[in-house]
Amino acid sequence: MWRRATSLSSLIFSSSRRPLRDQQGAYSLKAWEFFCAEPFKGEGCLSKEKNLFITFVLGGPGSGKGTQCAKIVENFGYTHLSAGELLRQEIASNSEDGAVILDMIKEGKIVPSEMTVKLLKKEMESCDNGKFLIDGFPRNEENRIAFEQIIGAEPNSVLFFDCPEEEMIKRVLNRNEGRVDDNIDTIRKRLKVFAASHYPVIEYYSKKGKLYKIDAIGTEDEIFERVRPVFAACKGAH
Ligand SMILES: Nc1ncnc2c1ncn2[C@@H]1O[C@H](COP(=O)(O)OP(=O)(O)O)[C@@H](O)[C@H]1O
Ligand SMILES: O=c1ccn([C@@H]2O[C@H](COP(=O)(O)OP(=O)(O)O)[C@@H](O)[C@H]2O)c(=O)[nH]1
Ligand SMILES: [Mg+2]
Repeated sequence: MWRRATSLSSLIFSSSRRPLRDQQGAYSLKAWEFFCAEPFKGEGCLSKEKNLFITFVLGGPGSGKGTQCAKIVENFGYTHLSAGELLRQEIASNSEDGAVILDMIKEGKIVPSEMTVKLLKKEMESCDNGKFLIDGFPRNEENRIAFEQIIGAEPNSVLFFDCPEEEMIKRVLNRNEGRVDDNIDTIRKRLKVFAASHYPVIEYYSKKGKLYKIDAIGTEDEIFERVRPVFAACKGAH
């Protein structure tokens, strides 16, 4: 089942943007309960030590994940962990892993899961906030399973920014952040990897009723208005 943020929005808000408690109270409550569900707590895992509330933010290269994460942080007090940014920091640290990671990123490949999850875990452990936006991860089923096993938690919700390839290419080529992978050859490789690996992940969370598919075409603000209801449903509960 795909949850479209636009339909969630019409479920919870009237056109005047007020909660529809009277007419659609049951639906609103259902959505609220879903977002505010008890965090997963497995034996000996990070989520046992603190209450975790995790959102995975997925989408192809240039679909706007990082841009929208910044807006979610500003409005809803999450801690943003970009898996790609953590990997780039590891490269900059000149560690052994960093050298492996650089080779993979240049080729647009997915870095071995244990390296990425190790970096995510370190950040999550050292952060007082338990509300995390995990951006650009998991990129494949292996990533997803490694996260669940090592962190011992599942996301409460998953955003998927749905963007046509030609728009992603245009945005990445204009990004201008000096990244080694923002060139047309690597972008084509990244898009191939994305097409071959993302679907099972989003399908998995879709079946669990955790997936929110967001149309990623429009201005940054227009897109954020599609994202907002996903988080507004649970504001104040964490
Ligand atoms: N809605 C949008 N319309 C046009 N450009 C956008 C939009 N959202 C983000 N961008 C730009 O596109 C590029 C890629 O966005 P980014 O957030 O880095 O995507 P991702 O993290 O998914 O790769 C950036 O230069 C960003 O400023
Ligand atoms: O969990 C991750 C996240 C990123 N990457 C690598 O890092 C690159 C850049 O990822 P990022 O999310 O920063 O790119 P974006 O999608 O934002 O353009 C990817 O192409 C991959 O090579 C990875 O292997 N695993
Ligand atoms: Mg990004």
